[in-house]
Amino acid sequence: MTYPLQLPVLVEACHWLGAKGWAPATGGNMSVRENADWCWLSESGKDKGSLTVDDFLQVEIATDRAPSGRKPSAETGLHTLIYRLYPEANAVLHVHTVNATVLSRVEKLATLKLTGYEMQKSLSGQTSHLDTVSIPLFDNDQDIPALARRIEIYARQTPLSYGFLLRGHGLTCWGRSVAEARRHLEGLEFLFECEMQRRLLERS
Ligand SMILES: CSCCC(=O)C(=O)COP(=O)(O)O
Ligand SMILES: [Zn+2]
Repeated sequence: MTYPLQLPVLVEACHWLGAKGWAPATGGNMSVRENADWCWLSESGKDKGSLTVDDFLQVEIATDRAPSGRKPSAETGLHTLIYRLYPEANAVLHVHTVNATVLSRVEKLATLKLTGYEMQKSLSGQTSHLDTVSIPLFDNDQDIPALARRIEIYARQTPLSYGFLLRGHGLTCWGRSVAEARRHLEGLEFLFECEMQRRLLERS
């Protein structure tokens, strides 16, 4: 089986984010697009910090079907939704960081608004700390097809950029390449950490 050229780059990104503690236990899942119809997703239940290319399964974007018969991520439907909605998205990273998990519970509104941070410019298209970056928040759900439908309804009204949060669960983000998805992950995680600290300190 020949896999996409970006897959080894994704594997390296998985090792990097695993070393940061952003995919504890078997949390998180990652994928890369092969073409308009197919992507490669991490196998369900693995430690995502020590994946190899052989731990990724080819999945049909339209159907979530994995011809290998092995089980791709339980959250496959969220990755394929992003690939269906955004043809320019070529890599998707889902992580369980402490900041994403906690902040998504603390914030009761439907979007997390980030403003005043220079690091907003780590997100493609952002040019000023004076702008506001809105990250949508969705209630978590064990029914992934239902969750994907909810996210799709929202996204058809308000196109998603960079990523979204699942309450008490984590962050899913993407990019035009693995490098861009990784930069968005690192930038958003930094912004979440800042926002957590700001909210803690400003309460006192
Ligand atoms: C303890 S991880 C719970 C499932 C989850 O949220 C996740 O990200 C990993 O699921 P996968 O099927 O991709 O291993
Ligand atoms: Zn998850």
